[in-house]
Amino acid sequence: MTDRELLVRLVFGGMAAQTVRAAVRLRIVELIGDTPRPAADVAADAGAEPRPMTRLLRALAGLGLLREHGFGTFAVAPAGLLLAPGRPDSLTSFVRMFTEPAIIRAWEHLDDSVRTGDVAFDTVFGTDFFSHLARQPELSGEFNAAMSQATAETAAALPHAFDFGRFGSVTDVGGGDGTLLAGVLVAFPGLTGVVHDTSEGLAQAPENLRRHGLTERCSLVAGDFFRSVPEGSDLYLMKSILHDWPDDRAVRILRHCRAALPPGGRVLILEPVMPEIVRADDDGSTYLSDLNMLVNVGGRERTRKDFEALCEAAGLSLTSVTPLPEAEPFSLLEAVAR
Ligand SMILES: C[S@@+](CC[C@H](N)C(=O)[O-])C[C@H]1O[C@@H](n2cnc3c(N)ncnc32)[C@H](O)[C@@H]1O
Repeated sequence: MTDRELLVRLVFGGMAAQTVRAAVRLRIVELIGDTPRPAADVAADAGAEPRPMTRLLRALAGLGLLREHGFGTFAVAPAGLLLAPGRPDSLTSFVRMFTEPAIIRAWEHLDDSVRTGDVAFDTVFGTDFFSHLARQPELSGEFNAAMSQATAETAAALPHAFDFGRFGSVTDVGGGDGTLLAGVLVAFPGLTGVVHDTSEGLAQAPENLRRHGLTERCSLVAGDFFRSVPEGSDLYLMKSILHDWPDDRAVRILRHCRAALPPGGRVLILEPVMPEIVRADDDGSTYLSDLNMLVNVGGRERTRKDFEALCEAAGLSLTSVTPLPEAEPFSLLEAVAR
């Protein structure tokens, strides 16, 4: 790729995201199904105009999500299958949420956030991100579903990467609909669990735990992790929580976990760990996530040294950092009381 091609591709990235969004909203992958279909048939089923539909399907083929089998007839490419609902690896809610104005609008003010350090979301929407979700149950449900889909891969990899068998009870702090903890509890039948989150964050958890047959082994505790986390577990797990918050608030969450830890207890953090220096072969997604945290919630992605400093300030010692290659770019960061 030439330098010019690289730049054009980057600038067109926002259009590509909206093209994928339209595919989800129009249920393109469901409507095409298992065998190649003419664009006109897909358009008829979608209640859309055939010519613009052909253009959309061509664009999706150009992006690698469909394949054009002969003129105007399209099949779903392997990556496109991720846009089918109902599959365990489906990313439909993830696509809807991360192309949604609630996430995208603050990005238009990235330069302001860089100039001032302020959270653009709060200025654009007049409130912070999680309060905004709390006022809109439908959007909050979409966010929870997006998190669940984003976490499914980690939930499948985690039980193989960490010995949960030495613990009796695990609390997932900010555990959302319980997708991560369900993966652990299903793999370790001797464990009990607690999902701790706000009442909005937990809204889909009862149904999710019921689907996994975990209603008896997993309780739900609504609360605010800036006030406390539930006592009684010997492992406190948290995925994609600390990156939502600036250092002082992240330390507060960790301090509450530290206060709840029994002797021999552990804190297990799942987050991307940024290298000290950007690697040339890095795909850049963690740095974009870092900027997403800057504009939307005021948090940040962190290096190992940053995590060590957070743990230290919370009375914890970071004892190991283990990359999770099956769930890139996440690592497992284990900490004990100091
Ligand atoms: C980025 S999501 C991560 C969800 C889940 N851990 C995962 O990785 O899929 C952040 C979670 O923190 C929860 N949360 C935000 N503020 C909270 C608070 N003050 N107390 C408890 N949970 C909170 C949200 O409801 C949401 O479920």
